Amino acid sequence: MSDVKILVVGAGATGGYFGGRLLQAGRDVTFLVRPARAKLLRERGLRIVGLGEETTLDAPLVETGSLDRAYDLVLLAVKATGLASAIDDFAPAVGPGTLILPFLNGLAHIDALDKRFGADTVLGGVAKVQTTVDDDGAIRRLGPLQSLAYGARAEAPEKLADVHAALNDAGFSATLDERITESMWAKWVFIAAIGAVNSLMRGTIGDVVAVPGGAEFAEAVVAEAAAVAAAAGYPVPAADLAATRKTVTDPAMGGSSLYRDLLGGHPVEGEQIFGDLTARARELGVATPLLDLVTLQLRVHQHRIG
Ligand SMILES: NC(=O)C1=CN([C@@H]2O[C@H](COP(=O)(O)OP(=O)(O)OC[C@H]3O[C@@H](n4cnc5c(N)ncnc54)[C@H](OP(=O)(O)O)[C@@H]3O)[C@@H](O)[C@H]2O)C=CC1
Ligand SMILES: CC(C)(CO)C(=O)C(=O)O
Repeated sequence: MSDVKILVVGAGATGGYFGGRLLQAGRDVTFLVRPARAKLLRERGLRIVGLGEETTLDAPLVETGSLDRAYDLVLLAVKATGLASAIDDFAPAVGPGTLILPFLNGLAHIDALDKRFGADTVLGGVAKVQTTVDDDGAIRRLGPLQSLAYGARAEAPEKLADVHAALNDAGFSATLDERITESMWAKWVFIAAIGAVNSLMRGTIGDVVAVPGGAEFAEAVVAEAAAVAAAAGYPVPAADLAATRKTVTDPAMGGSSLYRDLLGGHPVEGEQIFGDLTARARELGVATPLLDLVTLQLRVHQHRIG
């Protein structure tokens, strides 16, 4: 059994789900949580529900401000909008041997983490899971996806094998990925495409492809995002691109977490998923009219909610 001490920062949709699965698999997991979430988790447990499941876990917690030791692995699963304060909150958990594995969408968080903790400390990560925190505070599964990929962005640290041993075989797909930066770009293209189709059309993928021109529109969005990745030196591998095109034209596909936030009137990760992508497109001389439009749309949303 792995003796890697894992701190999961954020017991929300992704952190609560993967951290919960790791806990169920007997791994040494503690969640760093803020007071309101801590209270709920103490009273009701960490609940994973949906797709026929009703699991309640007794999750070890540490509240922000009370960290008094370093951990071997920090799994970072907060929204980009909360990244800066989360960095301050989990910093006491980072010692000389700690590795940080972030699962945020986009790539902007990597610069912030490198700057604070050093690039050697920060792994690359990709999470695919369809979960949300429901009105009752439970982690609700909305679809079958459940995978993590992670790896070194440059030279592999010695402890990477321990990280894999700690995350592997815990009830979800876990992949040690030697081309993690490329995979993060591929995920970025995927999440930008699905989020743009949802947000611009105000509908699920199913709604969009149900009307004439909908699938062509979705394909055009994928092509724009993929062109940026290619120009940046990270062309999306053909198989991944085909999978993305299939998903964004799949009548059964719903919406991304960004779209759920948009519909709920919550802050969205617009700058990290679209603003950053379109800024890089400008620098690289790639035209992205559809992605520019969604960037603007989400800025207006953000302005409106303050
Ligand atoms: N949801 C999904 O299906 C997927 C999301 N992602 C990406 O994963 C990232 C995380 O998203 P998601 O899990 O959905 O977000 P959620 O909002 O569901 O969860 C984030 C959690 O982080 C907590 N948090 C925020 N700041 C801190 C802090 N300083 N200390 C401790 N806890 C903190 C929040 O707790 P509090 O209650 O205190 O606010 C919240 O519970 C995003 O970048 C998202 O794009 C990737 C794949 C799928
Ligand atoms: C890919 C997807 C749609 C599920 O992992 C996602 O990342 C999100 O909803 O943010």
